[in-house]
Amino acid sequence: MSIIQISNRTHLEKVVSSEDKNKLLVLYFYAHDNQHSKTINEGIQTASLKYTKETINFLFIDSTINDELITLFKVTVTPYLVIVRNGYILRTMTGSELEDFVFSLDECSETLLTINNHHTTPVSANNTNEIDARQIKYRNDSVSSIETDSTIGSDSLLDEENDPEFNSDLNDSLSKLVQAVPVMIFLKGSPSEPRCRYSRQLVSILRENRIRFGYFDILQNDVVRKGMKKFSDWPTFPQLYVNGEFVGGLDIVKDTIKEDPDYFNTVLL
Ligand SMILES: N[C@@H](CCC(=O)N[C@@H](CS)C(=O)NCC(=O)O)C(=O)O
Repeated sequence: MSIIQISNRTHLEKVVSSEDKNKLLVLYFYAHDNQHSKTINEGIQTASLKYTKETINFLFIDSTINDELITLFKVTVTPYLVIVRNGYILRTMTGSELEDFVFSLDECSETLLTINNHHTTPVSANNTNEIDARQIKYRNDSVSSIETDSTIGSDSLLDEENDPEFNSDLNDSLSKLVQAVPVMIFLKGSPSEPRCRYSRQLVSILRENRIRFGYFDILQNDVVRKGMKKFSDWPTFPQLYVNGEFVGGLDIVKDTIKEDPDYFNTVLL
């Protein structure tokens, strides 16, 4: 059995920070007084027996008493599931998709391991098209910034205290970061508060095209800022990645769309 009942945000952060970063965490938001939630609760409880706590933890969160976590994860409906690994939200689920998922969990213990390969599953962004790549924080410093511009999460490889030289560990981490979601941007500031005009323009372009995207505020982490210049072989920000491939900076994006107004639809098929 690998279920932990989460009592509040502090508890969640404590649990998350004590876990191995490779472990899958399934955050399950439910309402204790809701029949649908009860059915799903039972399904998860049964399924969880198949998983060891070394590989996966199911974190149960009663949404009726956890306003703070609901706001943080933008939960608008329960039951609601968020699958997290290594600081990234791999997937969110509600409704019949969630039911099917829980059912398949019980049938086949490989289900979650499949999701572990996040290239196969899109990250959902709830009510917004923008996802902070680091919505979960694993370290102990200020938590107030989680909803907006938090510093990097679990991965100490991206910690500024680490060797700022570009090394293979950093390369691996950046490689995961650029593939965190199909459209990923590295910008200055956040989409709601870009801190340079180029970043602002790129955000506007993505919004105009109704593109769901993930982002990383490079002003929050100098290792990532320096590392991405080398990783992309590109000296400035913003930088756009689509399907894990570097597209370019703002000017290239503008030119690309000028040439092919349907560019995003084509590549994101
Ligand atoms: N025209 C460029 C503008 C980008 C740019 O010049 N960005 C600068 C100023 S925001 C930058 O990122 N400099 C490197 C740095 O700040 O690390 C583009 O196509 O993206």
